[in-house]
Amino acid sequence: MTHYDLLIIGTGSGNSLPGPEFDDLSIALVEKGLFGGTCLNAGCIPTKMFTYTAEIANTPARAPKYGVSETLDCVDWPAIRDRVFGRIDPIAAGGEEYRKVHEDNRNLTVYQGIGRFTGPKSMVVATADGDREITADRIVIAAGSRPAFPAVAGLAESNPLTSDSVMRMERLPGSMIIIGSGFIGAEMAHIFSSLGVDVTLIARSPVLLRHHDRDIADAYTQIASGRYRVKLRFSTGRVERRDGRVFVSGRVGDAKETLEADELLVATGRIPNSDTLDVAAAGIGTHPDGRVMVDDYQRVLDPQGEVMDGIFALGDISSDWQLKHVANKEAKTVRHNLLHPDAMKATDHRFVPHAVFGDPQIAAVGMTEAEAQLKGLDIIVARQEYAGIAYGWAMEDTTGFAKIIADRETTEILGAHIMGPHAPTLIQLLIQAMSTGQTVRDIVDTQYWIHPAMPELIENALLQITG
Ligand SMILES: Cc1cc2nc3c(=O)[nH]c(=O)nc-3n(C[C@H](O)[C@H](O)[C@H](O)COP(=O)(O)OP(=O)(O)OC[C@H]3O[C@@H](n4cnc5c(N)ncnc54)[C@H](O)[C@@H]3O)c2cc1C
Ligand SMILES: NC(=O)c1ccc[n+]([C@@H]2O[C@H](COP(=O)([O-])OP(=O)(O)OC[C@H]3O[C@@H](n4cnc5c(N)ncnc54)[C@H](O)[C@@H]3O)[C@@H](O)[C@H]2O)c1
Repeated sequence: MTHYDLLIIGTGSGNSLPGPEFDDLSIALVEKGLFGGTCLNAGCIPTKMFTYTAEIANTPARAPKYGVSETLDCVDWPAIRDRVFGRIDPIAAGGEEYRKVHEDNRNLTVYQGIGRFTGPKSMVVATADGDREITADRIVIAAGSRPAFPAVAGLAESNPLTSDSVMRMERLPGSMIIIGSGFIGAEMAHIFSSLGVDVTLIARSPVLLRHHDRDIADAYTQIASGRYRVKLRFSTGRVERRDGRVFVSGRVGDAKETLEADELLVATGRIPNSDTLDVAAAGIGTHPDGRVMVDDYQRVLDPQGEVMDGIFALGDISSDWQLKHVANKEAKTVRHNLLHPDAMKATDHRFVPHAVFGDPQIAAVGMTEAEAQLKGLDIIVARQEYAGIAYGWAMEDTTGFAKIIADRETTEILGAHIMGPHAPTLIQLLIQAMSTGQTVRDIVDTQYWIHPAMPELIENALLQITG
């Protein structure tokens, strides 16, 4: 049994914690997989490298409307894949080597293997060289989440792809069924349909991206339905793999239907890794969905809601949001609170934005119109089309728009939803305004807006609110 001052489980956002401020502590860092966690190895970064490639592949088909004629001659999947992982894999390997051998990390020991709690401050790590028992005064749980499989007959046996495996496939399939129409479903459908795969996207709900503002979800569903096969209200009953093909049977209302493809991708959410970590053995409380219970200071709670001494959690394993910028923000809180136990700070979760890098792109922050209405707020809703600003004319955009929801009297920005080119960049201005308490009146007339740049989309929407 080896004792440490600090034990960190997970090298996603958890790996950002050790630094010079912790040089006087002995640290154990436990990781069962690739260094860098989901975002680097199987999440945000590779997917966005693929979505960018998808946009390049789409360019020739969209060129004629600008009077330009181009052809798409070849989609070289191994070259596409190897560009992505040829950049990412060395970063993961470099991060691992840095923690293991660099003198900056002489106070840190890396344990490679699956960690499992055996008590509140003790753990066994199953390494290639056998079990290692470790204890620590303080612990940070940053063990993330993994793809969830719905209870569908034959699904597991049919060996489906998940976001962990789909981007590293040996060859591009001719056709692919995707179950799940959230973030991953939308991004993967965009990527693979753009690369020439015959995609069928299955949604249980009447729209794709159903948690988005209804105007956005409706518009996205309509556009997506023109790009690949979209099956709405499809209830999956059974999956079977035969003769190298996968068959997905289900119902749309009373009608039975069987879909068929070369590959199946499951994108039906992610579950926290609290079970495999056996947090119950440490007396740690979990929510019904498996998330570790934490307070605003990222301190872990027991099942009664009492703060557990010296145990923190961050990111997907404990958060309401499975987003990298949230995991990073929570890691900053944990770092501060480890260093300043007498002056802890809380994580600011007031305005958590997100983006879907689909086709078109989507970004959102704050309330949807329906949420604002449910709260009984007196709101004003502005909607500005890309087609109504000069840069939108340049792009010939006919579908994009920004929707801003504000308090009618104070002009406080309550929510913003953008669908169209560069939506994740355009929304930052509104995230900043909301986070710093600036109202529509504060920002619309007090600055120049570069003409004819894309932020005019936001300016024009804001002007509708101030009248
Ligand atoms: C396909 C995809 C695309 C995404 N795109 C985006 C995006 O564009 N923007 C965005 O904000 N977010 C995105 N996300 C979400 C983002 O990747 C996660 O929210 C983020 O990576 C979570 O970080 P984390 O540190 O909490 O967990 P992780 O990065 O998952 O790190 C947890 C680590 O703990 C290790 N671990 C787990 N259990 C154990 C154990 N028992 N013992 C030892 N080690 C263990 C794991 O191997 C892992 O390395 C995406 C996710 C996916 C799957
Ligand atoms: N751009 C980004 O920020 C980004 C990209 C990818 C993933 N992520 C993160 O990763 C998380 C996981 O992504 P995800 O797309 O798997 O989850 P998700 O929660 O976004 O979507 C899952 C979808 O699957 C559906 N579903 C669940 N069970 C089903 C079933 N049996 N049959 C059919 N549909 C079913 C749900 O209704 C939902 O629409 C996201 O919540 C997000 O936080 C973020």
